[in-house]
Amino acid sequence: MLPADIEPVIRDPKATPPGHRIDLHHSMCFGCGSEAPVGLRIEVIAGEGLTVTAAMKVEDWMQGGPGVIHGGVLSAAFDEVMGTSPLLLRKPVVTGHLEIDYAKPIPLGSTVHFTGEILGGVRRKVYTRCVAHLGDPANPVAAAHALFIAIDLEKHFSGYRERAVHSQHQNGA
Ligand SMILES: CCCCCCCCCCCCCC(=O)SCCNC(=O)CCNC(=O)[C@H](O)C(C)(C)COP(=O)(O)OP(=O)(O)OC[C@H]1O[C@@H](n2cnc3c(N)ncnc32)[C@H](O)[C@@H]1OP(=O)(O)O
Repeated sequence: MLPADIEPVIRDPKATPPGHRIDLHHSMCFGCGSEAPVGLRIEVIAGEGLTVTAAMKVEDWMQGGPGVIHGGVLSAAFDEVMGTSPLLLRKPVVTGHLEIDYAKPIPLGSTVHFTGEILGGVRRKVYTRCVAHLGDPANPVAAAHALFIAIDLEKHFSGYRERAVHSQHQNGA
């Protein structure tokens, strides 16, 4: 999936420091919003360099097959974790392409640990990968690659903002 012309990218000096949560982009976001009525509430933590980490408890409402996570929920979690990583470059992005290898069933009640990394960029394109495990990094349960496209936030959402759902404590997007 990586293009031949991929170039290295550099972490922005003003990016969230390692060990700290990368700021919420929207409190009503399905992936990270702390006020979303239904959502994953994932906290993405900046790592060293171009890496991020996150953890997600697999709740009963995330069930797909009996006793295991729904594949779409896991996909949304990967999207959130990898989609937050370009903020280390101080670039807001949207998902262009996301692909996932589901290696093992993930039981309800487990905690999925994610480690994501920015691989490089070409113009507005940011290439990322992410691995998920249940506590043993040597035993991954899923892995993903995704391409994100940097956007101008104002322009990108200009035709949709009137539909936005707000909370009482909305912090903007
Ligand atoms: C969400 C809020 C933001 C705030 C942020 C922070 C954290 C958030 C965490 C959020 C996590 C959750 C995040 C979510 O869930 S985001 C929600 C899901 N994603 C979307 O809704 C995006 C919908 N798509 C679009 O709006 C447009 O298509 C975009 C903006 C992506 C590009 O349309 P635009 O007209 O602007 O640009 P362009 O068409 O010239 O393309 C530019 C370049 O990209 C290449 N390309 C494009 N698509 C693909 C593709 N599928 N595979 C391979 N390549 C692709 C294209 O060839 C070109 O390459 P090159 O010619 O340079 O070589």
